[in-house]
Amino acid sequence: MRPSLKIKIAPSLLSGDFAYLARDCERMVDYGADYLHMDVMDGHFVPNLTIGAPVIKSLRPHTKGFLDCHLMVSSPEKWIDDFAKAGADQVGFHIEATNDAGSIIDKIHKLNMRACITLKPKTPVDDILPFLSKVDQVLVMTVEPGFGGQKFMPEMLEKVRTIRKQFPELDIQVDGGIGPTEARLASSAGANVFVAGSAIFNTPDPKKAIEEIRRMGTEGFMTDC
Ligand SMILES: O=C(CO)[C@H](O)[C@H](O)COP(=O)(O)O
Ligand SMILES: [Fe+2]
Repeated sequence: MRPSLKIKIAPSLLSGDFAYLARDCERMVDYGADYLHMDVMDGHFVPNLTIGAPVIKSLRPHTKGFLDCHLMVSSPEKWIDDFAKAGADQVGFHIEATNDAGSIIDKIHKLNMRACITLKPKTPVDDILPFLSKVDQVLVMTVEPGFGGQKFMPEMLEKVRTIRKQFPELDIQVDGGIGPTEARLASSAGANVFVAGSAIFNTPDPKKAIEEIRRMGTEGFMTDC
């Protein structure tokens, strides 16, 4: 049976202009974005450095948008309190960055945020399955984390299929190289939350790009899983 999951679009602000972050966030909300995807990189867990909780805190009064923070950091447990105080709505952390995913999920929930667990392309899906009954969302990376503008890895969709079979009501997010075509492929495998950076910001009409990703994601949902 097809679950009653909402298709959600999460523009990645990594492809926006950090000098005009609040403006870009509000534009995305006006254009129909469900989440604002904030890529947090520490230059250690991934070979790139972006923003941290202080930026989320400064941004919070300027947008009512849902702040979906994707932490690509070592020792994520150190930063959960700061993101809660900053006003994050959802915190995602990488399974590869911790030996105690269960405690991190509990901590995120205790601070009234939604919890998301994430895995890199080389990490087997079996590593996260034991935690999925505790989280609000799972993020299947479809590129190596660290940079926007990379090519979608279709072989990651097998992980999406495996998860969808076992967790029919869970939000499954995909991130990396997603445009309308990839959204359709991923949704057919069972994904319902689509992160897109380049495919939204690097087009003359970002509103249309969001609508197109939503249309293709909705059309294909669960037709191949
Ligand atoms: O987590 C990320 C990179 O690690 C980004 O969210 C992702 O790459 C989005 O950018 P694009 O849609 O351009 O691939
Ligand atoms: Fe991301």
